[in-house]
Amino acid sequence: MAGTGSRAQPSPPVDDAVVVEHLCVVRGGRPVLPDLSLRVPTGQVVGLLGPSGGGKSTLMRAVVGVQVVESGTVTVLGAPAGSPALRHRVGYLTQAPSVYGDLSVRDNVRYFGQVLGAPPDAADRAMDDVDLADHAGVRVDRLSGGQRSRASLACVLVGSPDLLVLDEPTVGLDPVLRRDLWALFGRLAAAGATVLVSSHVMDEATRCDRLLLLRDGHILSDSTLPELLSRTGAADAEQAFLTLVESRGGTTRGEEAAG
Ligand SMILES: Nc1ncnc2c1ncn2[C@@H]1O[C@H](COP(=O)(O)OP(=O)(O)OP(=O)(O)O)[C@@H](O)[C@H]1O
Repeated sequence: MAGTGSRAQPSPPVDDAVVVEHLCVVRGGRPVLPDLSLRVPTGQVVGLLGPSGGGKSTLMRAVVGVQVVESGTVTVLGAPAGSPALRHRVGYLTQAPSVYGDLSVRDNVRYFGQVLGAPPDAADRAMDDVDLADHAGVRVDRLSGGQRSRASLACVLVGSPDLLVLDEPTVGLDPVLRRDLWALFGRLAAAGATVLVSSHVMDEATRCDRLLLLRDGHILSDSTLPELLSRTGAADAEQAFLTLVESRGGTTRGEEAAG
């Protein structure tokens, strides 16, 4: 995978790319996020980790402004989440690939690039970034699941967003591709972007500048990995997660525990 190029338009600096205050989201008649407050510092890779059903996708939906919220505020790059001004500044990768199956990878990425006003070379760069340059001419419906999700990621990257909200981008990928994508996220952050990335695989914690551990709609921890390990005395993020759950008197429910 190649470099990510320079960012198109420098954005007004804010200390925290995302500020969530007392967010309450109800889904299916249940408070999925009862009262959530957190900050995502600008220019960092922040991992949103936790077991399935804990509310990671719901939080991400609120950050990109597609989730109906009951109360509380979500401020993104200094503006209310979902504001028209953020449309080209926030890139969102959903768990379900959002690309056109009957178009090639190249045509998909070029299309999204045009919609987002990206420069002409951005599509090639984005395909390179996700290691799909050699599949540029292949129709998306002939790709594997992992390739399709990388094609979707290229369609997000092509707009050089200031904030990337990535819902489980490495799921189903082999270790080499996972490593390369995490390296890419690090390069994007080094170039000034903020990357909020979810995973239920706890060992991906080592790749993040900061970690948000989310369980049952509550933040169990918001810190760096070294801070988390020192606070819990655990050897790794998974053990730290289990320690935090147990210290709160909760069950670890083996089948849901991240790993
Ligand atoms: N469309 C929906 N209608 C009602 N409830 C929903 C809906 N989508 C999700 N939920 C509920 O909201 C809660 C949080 O789900 P969410 O998808 O945010 O979790 P998650 O941590 O992203 O899980 P996963 O890692 O499996 O994607 C779950 O209890 C889920 O059942």
